[in-house]
Parts: sequence; C-alpha cells; structure tokens
Amino acid sequence: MDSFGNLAANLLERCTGTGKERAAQLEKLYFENAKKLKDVRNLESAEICQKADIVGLTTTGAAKQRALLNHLKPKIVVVEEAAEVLESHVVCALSTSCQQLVLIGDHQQLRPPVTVYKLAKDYFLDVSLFERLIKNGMEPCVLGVQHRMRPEIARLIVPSIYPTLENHSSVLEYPDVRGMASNVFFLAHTEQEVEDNEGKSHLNPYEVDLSLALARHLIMQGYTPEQITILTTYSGQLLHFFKVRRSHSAVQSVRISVVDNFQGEENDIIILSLVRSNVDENIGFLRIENRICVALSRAKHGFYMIGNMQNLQGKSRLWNGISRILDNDGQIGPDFGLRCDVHGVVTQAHKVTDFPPEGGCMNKCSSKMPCGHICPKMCHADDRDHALVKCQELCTRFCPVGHPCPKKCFAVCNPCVKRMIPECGHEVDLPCSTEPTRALCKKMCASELPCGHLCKKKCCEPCNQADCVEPLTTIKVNLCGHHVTLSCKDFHEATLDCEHLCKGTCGECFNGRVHRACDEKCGRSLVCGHICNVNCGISCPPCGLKCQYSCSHSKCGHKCCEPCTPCKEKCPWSCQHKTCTKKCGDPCNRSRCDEPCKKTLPCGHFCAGLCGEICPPLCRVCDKEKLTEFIMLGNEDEEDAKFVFLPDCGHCIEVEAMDKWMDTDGGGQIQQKCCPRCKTPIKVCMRYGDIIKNVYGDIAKAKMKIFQSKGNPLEFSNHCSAKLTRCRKIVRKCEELVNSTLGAINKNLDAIEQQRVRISTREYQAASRELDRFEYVRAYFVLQSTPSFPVLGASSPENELIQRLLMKNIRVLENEQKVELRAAMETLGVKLKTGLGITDKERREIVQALGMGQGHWFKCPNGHIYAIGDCGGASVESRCNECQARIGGTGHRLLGDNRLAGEMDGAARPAWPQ
Ligand SMILES: Nc1ncnc2c1ncn2[C@@H]1O[C@H](COP(=O)(O)OP(=O)(O)OP(=O)(O)O)[C@@H](O)[C@H]1O
Repeated sequence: MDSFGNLAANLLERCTGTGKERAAQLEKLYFENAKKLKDVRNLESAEICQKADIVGLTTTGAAKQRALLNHLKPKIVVVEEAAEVLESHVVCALSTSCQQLVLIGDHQQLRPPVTVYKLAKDYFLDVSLFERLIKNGMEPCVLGVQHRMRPEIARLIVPSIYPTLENHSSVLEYPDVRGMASNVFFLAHTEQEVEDNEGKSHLNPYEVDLSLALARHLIMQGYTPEQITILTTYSGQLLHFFKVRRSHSAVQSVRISVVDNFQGEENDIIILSLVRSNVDENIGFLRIENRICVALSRAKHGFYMIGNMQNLQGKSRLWNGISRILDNDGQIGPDFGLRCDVHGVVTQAHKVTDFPPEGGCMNKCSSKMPCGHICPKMCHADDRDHALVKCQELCTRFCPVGHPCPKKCFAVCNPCVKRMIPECGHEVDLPCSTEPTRALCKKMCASELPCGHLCKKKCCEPCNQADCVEPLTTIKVNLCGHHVTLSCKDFHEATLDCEHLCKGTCGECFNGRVHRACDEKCGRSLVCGHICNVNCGISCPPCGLKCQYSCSHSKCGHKCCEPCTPCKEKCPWSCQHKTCTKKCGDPCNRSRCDEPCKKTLPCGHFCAGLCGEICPPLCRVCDKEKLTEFIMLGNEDEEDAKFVFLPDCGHCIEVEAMDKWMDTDGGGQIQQKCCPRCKTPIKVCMRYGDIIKNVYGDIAKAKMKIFQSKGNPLEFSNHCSAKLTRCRKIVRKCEELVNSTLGAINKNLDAIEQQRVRISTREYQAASRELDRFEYVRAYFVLQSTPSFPVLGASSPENELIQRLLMKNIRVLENEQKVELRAAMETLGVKLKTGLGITDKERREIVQALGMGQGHWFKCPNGHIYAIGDCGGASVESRCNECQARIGGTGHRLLGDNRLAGEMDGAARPAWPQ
C-alpha cells in the first residue's frame, strides 16, 4: 500500500512539475505577444498623431503613453490647469525633445488632489510645478482682464484674491437677474449642519431646501435649468441634494456639483450652499482660500450664497472681507429679496413656503388677459402674456347670428350648439346659422300615425302611414264625432270591388282608402268572349288571343284585340229569290229569304231548312224527335216548320224563334250572338250575317275604346299630377296630410312608372277619390287662410265638422260626407266674409277647389252665398246657415226668392236651366 502511495505521489509530482513548466512558458509567450501588440497599437496611434498639429492628452494619459510621446517628440508642451496638476505628472509628460513648456493655470485656485494628507501637509506634495515656479520667483504672464463675471461678483475676489483684475466692458452689460431684487446676495442663517450617515461629511438640509426653492423660482422667471448650477462644498451635502431633488420635478436638469469638481467651469447663475454652520464655529474646508476663490468666481450674471456668515467671518479673514463688501451694498441678510415686476413688490424669502408659488409674488395676478377677463391666478412670472392660461369664465363671444357661446372662455367657440327643433321638440347639434327644421333631425320620430301606430322612421323623414308595418293592433279614429277603436284588421278584411278579399296591410292600404292591387286571377268574360286571365288588380287588358272571326272565305289572323280586316270577296249570301251584291265584309243589302229549301233528302222527305241556307242534317219526319228536342216556343211542332242550321255548334233551331232570338236587342251590351241552346258564339250563318258583322263592328269599336279609355296610364298620370300641383301649393303647410295623400296617389303613379300598361278601374277610382279629398282639403285651407278665420272660423261648428269629416277622417269620403262638407265650407266661407267680401284670389280658389262648373253658386234672399253640387239643379230645400232663410228648391226648381250668384263664378245663368 505504501509503495502504491509513493508511486502515486511520484507520478503527481512529475505531472505537476511538467504542468507548471508549461504554464510558465505560456505566460512568457503571452506577455511577449501582448507587448508586441501594444507596440503595434502605439505605432498605429503614433502614425495617426504624427499627422496632427496638436495632440491632447490628460497628464495621466501622458504618463501611460511615454512611448508614444517619445515617438512623437513634441517640441512644445502646453499644460492647462497646471496649478491643479501634480508636478510628477507634468514631468511625465515631458520628453527629451521638449524645447518649450507652457504652463497655464491659477495657483490661487485649487491645488492638485493628494490622497495621503500627510504627504501634502508635511512634504508639500500638493504644490504644483506651476505654483513652485511662481513661488520661487519666476515671473508669470498674468491676464489682467476678466470676461466672465459682472463687476458685482468680481469685486468679491478683487482685490482680496486678484489685486489687479479688471472687468472687460462686455461684463458691464449683463442684464439684471429676473425675479431677484439683487444680482448678488448672501443669505446668512444659523440653521445647523448635520453629519452624514457615515460621519465623514456634512450636510445642511435647510440650505438644500432653500437652494432648490431658489432654483425653481429662477426657472419660473424663464431661465433654463442649464443656466443654473448649484455648488456645494461637501460631498455629504451633494448626496443630500440628489436625494431631495427627486421630489422637485422643475429642477431635475439643474446641475449640482461640489466646488472642487467645477473648477474651470462657469454658469450664468450660481447658487452656492456653504453647508457649515455649527456652534463650534468650525468652518472646515471653507477656510481654504483657494477653494473660496473657485467658489466665488464661477458665476457670470447672478450669484447667490447661503451660509452661516457669522461662523465664516469669525474664522476667515477672506470671508470677513467678503462680508463687509456685501454688507456695504445691502447684499447680505436673512432673506432673499424676490422681485415681482408685475406688482412692483419684493417678497422676502428665507424658507421654502416664502417663495411665491407661481414665481411672481403673493398677490393675485389680476392682469387683464387677451380675452378681456382678469387673470384669477396667483401672480405668475411665466406666461406673462397669458397665452397658456385656460380662462374658466363663460365665453363672451357671439356667433355670427348673435347667439352667445355657451362654452368656457378658453374653449374654441364651436359654431355648433344644442338647438331645439320646434316642430319635434328634439335637441340637435346645429350651427347657429342653420334654421332648426325637422328636416335636420336625425332622431327617431315616434309621432303617432293616423292609424294609431307610432312612426318608426327618422324624424327628418316624412311620416307616412303607407310605411306602417305594424301587425294588426287596435287604432283610434275620429270618424263620426265619436272616439272609436277599430282594428287594423277591419281594413284588411275588406272585400274589394272585384269581390276578392284585400290582402294588404294597414299602412299599405291607407286605412282602406287605397287598397293594394288584388293579385287574384280576374276570370271575367271579355267583350270578345274570351276569359280574362290577368291579375284582378289590373283592369282587363285587350285580349291577346287569336281573333275568332271568320267568313266563308277566310279566318281573321289578327290578335283578338286588334280590329279585323273586312273581307273584300263577293258576299256569298245568295238564293234563287234574293242576292246580296255587297262585299263579304260589308253589311248585306238583301233581306232574309223565308222560302223553304226545295231540296229532297236521301230519305225522300223535303229538307227542313231555308232557301239559300245550309241544309240541316236532320229530317223533319225521320228525326222529328231529335230535331225538336230543344223547344224555343216557336213553330217546332208545325209540319212545315223550318230550321236554321248553326255550323259553329251543329244545332238546328226553329227559324221563327231563332230570328226573334237574333233580332233581340242586347240592352246596349256589346256581345256576340250565340246559340240559344249551347251558347256557342255564332260566327257563321248567312241568314244572320248582318247581325254577326254588326256585333263584330261593335266589338271592334269597343276594343278601340278600351285602348283610349281612362285606363290609359299616361293620361291618368298627367291628370293626377296636374291636380296635385294645384293642391300642393296651398296645403304645403299640412305636411302630414299631404304626405299621406301623396303616398296614396304616388302609389298609382309609381305603378305607371314601372311600365304598367294598364291600371285598374279601382285604382283609378281610388286615386281620383284621393285627389277629390285633396281638393276639399285645399278649399278648407283657402278658408283657413282668410284673416278672419282665427276669430270667426276656428271655433265654428262648421270648422269642427270639417275637421272631423275631412282632416281627422282616415276613411274613404262618402258621398253624403262630401255633401256635408260642401255645405259646411260654403257656410264657413260666408261666415268669414259676409256677402262675398273675399279677395278675388280667394274667390277663385274656392270656386276652383269645389271644382263645380259655372252656374252652381246661388244666394239666399239675404245675399248669403251657397252652392248646389251635382247637376246644379236644386233637389232639396234647406236653411241658410247665416240667416236661416230658405235656400235650394225641389224638382230642379230654385226657390223664387233665391238668386244665381254669378259674382262667384261669372255665370250668366244657372247650370240647370230654370
Ligand atoms: N478674449 C476673450 N474675449 C471674450 N471672452 C473671453 C475672452 N477670454 C475669456 N473669455 C470668457 O471669459 C470666461 C472665462 O474664461 P476662461 O474659462 O478661459 O478663464 P479661466 O481663466 O480658465 O477661468 P478659470 O480658471 O477661473 O475657470 C469665459 O466665459 C470665456 O468665454
């Protein structure tokens, strides 16, 4: 075991030894290569620097770059701030090539920092080469004019530190510090310093708070944070500054530094916190004049010191002298003087709360702002033109049409304000200059439609019952003076004129006044005999089937609705007794021949037919039963009864009865003659050729009439439009009514625009009724527009009746209602203007509105005007609404004491002759 242990130890030693050896070799190699690399880099730097006229280095850098300096061989070496550089550092920067050494510095400012205090104190290691040369009698070149400080600041160090330093003219023109009563001030206090946490430095919280408050005050005067530097003499105070500053947003960018680090630098305004203040009157570093010199010579425009001058002047000759200078000029005291140019006052401040919050003074600003209001803020140093103030007063401006702006003064006057629309009561945003009309209201309407449902459209859209899509519910109408409740269903279950049920909704059918078109199949028999197969709602159009007319020569090839072309062949109606000499298509010029046919049938019996006609296929004897099974109460039972054969259906009809049947007048009705037995139209039968031709002639005329009838959409459209235009003018005010009526009529006009070739009689009638109603409304508006209406008409029973029967009646106007309306209007017209007494325009409008021809206007024995409708003939007696005198008459005879009122319509005689 021992031998194994020895072996292991031996091996380990050998291995370790080998490793150490190798490591040493590598280390040596590394250093050699590192040196080579350094040399190469130096060479590279030297190459670059060689091309430069001036090469700048720190003294530490120069000591490190000895090789570079040796390579560059600088002949002139300039050392800036040489009084603050250790002599050894300057020596390191020199090389054998140096021919001139220029030292720039101020030995009266801070000396080079020395880490070991004893070396500085006992061996003067902190004395720079610069200072030593001067102290040893070398004559320096001294700058005699300073360009930095205003004289008020310079006099703190001249002549006490620099006996002959003069001020350059440029520093005499520096502006006064804004917001301060003095450009230089020493705030003298006795607030005690405290030691920092580690007991190595000192801090004075009072000075920290006051310095930051002063810095903020100066920033509010418009200085940038970069123009202000806070200097302090202790690092403990510096750290406390940093700590407290965190809660002072305005001063975050203000530089805070210890004096020693600010040598060689300057700023427009310096705040100096001297820190030391204690009962022992120990002023520490503040005794060192070099440091005082640096601290007092950094400010250009304004210099503010905070410290315990009592302590300082007692322990320092220099501070004592400074105190006296300051005292002489009133620049030392317990408070900073903060000047307010706005109010011309100086606020004394020795604690944070003394500083005016807005940088001015403790008064209210009270300046007049550009808007004309008085600034309500505390006196503020910034924003003196009040460009950023948001004035909270009410705006005093007016819009172009004179509405006051309701916003606050600072807000941009918005041309839009909330406006109430009188018609609907909604409030909308509208420019003042825009008239608030309902057409601009985008809110939901919610007005009640005549059917009782609420309008579901936007307020700006016209209410139209035609758009009502409500399901069947109850509605209210004021139809007869009673307030009744009807179901919308009542309208929808209406039976149309065509006898089909209406399938429309409440809105679609305008409360039953204008039903939607019936979409059932028509099924009516047309004049031509064909069955109409189009929708029921459309009036029967001209028949499109093939014409059934034929003669012995040809069949008509036209459409049924088109007129037939008369046959030009010779009329074939001829027998041994009579002959027609006309053309086949013209009326015949011979009469019927009543002679029996002389032909003998194959059975041996005589033919039962007539001379010149087609022989009946049945024998009077052999087929008697069959021949006489259809009895028309003619001579069927007679032995010599003669029969007419009708080729269209094959029936044989006794001639005397048949003649009567054919000669019977249709009562003005145009219809084809047909077989009395089977109703088949008779198109071919020479005996009745004349009648057949005449009927076809009548049918052709009827076809033409259908083409030109009132069903002509274009004519109908023009008729409606003309009437509407006339009515619209006067009832424009009554939007709802106009829209409702227009809706009903436009429905028909729309149909026409959709290229409808026909409109039904019912549609025509409905639209005409609506136009009629509209005319009544127009007449009513004429009366309403008379000046005396509000006093004499509005509360009259006639007006009430018109309102009830016309304006509030959503149903079809019945004829009796029209009569009542006319009478009420006449009476009302008379009441409003006794005699005629109306303007000529009004007279014309009334006459036109009632739409009667000339000669319908009469007057009672006392001269009160009334009208008689229909034919104009008096058919009923009544009483004058004005004077109760008898008016009208009976049997188309006017009462003797009543007269024609030709002054109304210019009629010379009554419409119904008396
Ligand atoms: N000839 C000049 N003309 C105008 N301004 C000058 C001139 N010389 C110096 N100044 C201005 O004077 C101020 C002080 O100059 P500079 O910092 O060079 O002096 P300094 O002697 O280095 O000061 P310190 O050592 O006390 O910091 C600077 O604001 C500088 O711009």
